[in-house]
Amino acid sequence: MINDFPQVLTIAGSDCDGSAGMQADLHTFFMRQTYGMSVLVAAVAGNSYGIQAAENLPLDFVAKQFEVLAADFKIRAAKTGMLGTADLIKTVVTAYQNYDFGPLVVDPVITTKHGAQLLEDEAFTSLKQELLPLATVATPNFFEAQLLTGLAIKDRDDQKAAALAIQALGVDNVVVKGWHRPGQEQVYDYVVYADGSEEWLVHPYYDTEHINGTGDTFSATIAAELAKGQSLKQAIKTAHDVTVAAISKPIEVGHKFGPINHWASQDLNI
Ligand SMILES: Nc1ncnc2c1ncn2[C@@H]1O[C@H](COP(=O)(O)OP(=O)(O)O)[C@@H](O)[C@H]1O
Ligand SMILES: Cc1ncc(COP(=O)(O)OP(=O)(O)O)c(N)n1
Repeated sequence: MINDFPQVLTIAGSDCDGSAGMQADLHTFFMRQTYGMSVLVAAVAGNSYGIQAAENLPLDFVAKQFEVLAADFKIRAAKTGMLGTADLIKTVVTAYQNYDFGPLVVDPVITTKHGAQLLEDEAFTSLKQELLPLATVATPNFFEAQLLTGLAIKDRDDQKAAALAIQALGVDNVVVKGWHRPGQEQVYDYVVYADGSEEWLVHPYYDTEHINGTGDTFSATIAAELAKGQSLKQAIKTAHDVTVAAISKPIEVGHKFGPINHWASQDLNI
């Protein structure tokens, strides 16, 4: 059957240096042995020193990409990344309501870890009130979780409280990724599931500048594993293991903040 192979979609922006955004998602989909597709909503001009410019695609062209994919493919899971504006978020929400693309992983991209803003201030309410309630699972980082909840996260109790507050926005399952700063020994990612169960995913802190695209890789792995029919719990565990492996064995590309290594999980049989 033509539609038997696991098919997965990223709805995101292009990052031309290949380290993050849609490119990191597609690297991940490929490494997880899924067939990756992409609805492009924006593009950034960036390299390992940072992002210098961004452009959004026309709304009708974004809508057209959803239409042609839905007409032909059996997409079994999707993820969102950079969406940029309130109008782009509304276009994505409408498409997700009109077509069946399976469970949705929302990576609520607001700024990069180097401080480039990828979501307009006016779009924040749309992200929170329109997109997040469609998510099967949301994967905010430490900084995004604070913005979404208004809570200051000073310790792991606060991290847990932020996850529950995001769940209260209408998201069934939430991963709040832990902070990672020089001097730390371990990083703690927190997960709360729809049934109220929880877990901490713990791994060593790596003191490296090669961490571009970690959040994209994490959320793309969840989407790929869901498209393959894995349980959400297993998909999140695999996402954690794949991302940590990719951070632990960096490749040397570019002069400053480099990409992670999407081949590492293969070397480690993950
Ligand atoms: N320096 C680091 N050492 C260990 N784990 C890290 C490091 N940087 C990121 N991670 C891990 O990468 C994953 C993605 O998190 P994060 O980088 O915070 O996401 P985002 O890209 O959305 O900011 C999480 O599992 C997080 O714990
Ligand atoms: C086009 C585009 N989208 C997202 C990012 C940032 O990706 P993310 O993995 O969430 O964050 P970093 O770990 O790279 O900060 C990007 N750079 N470009």
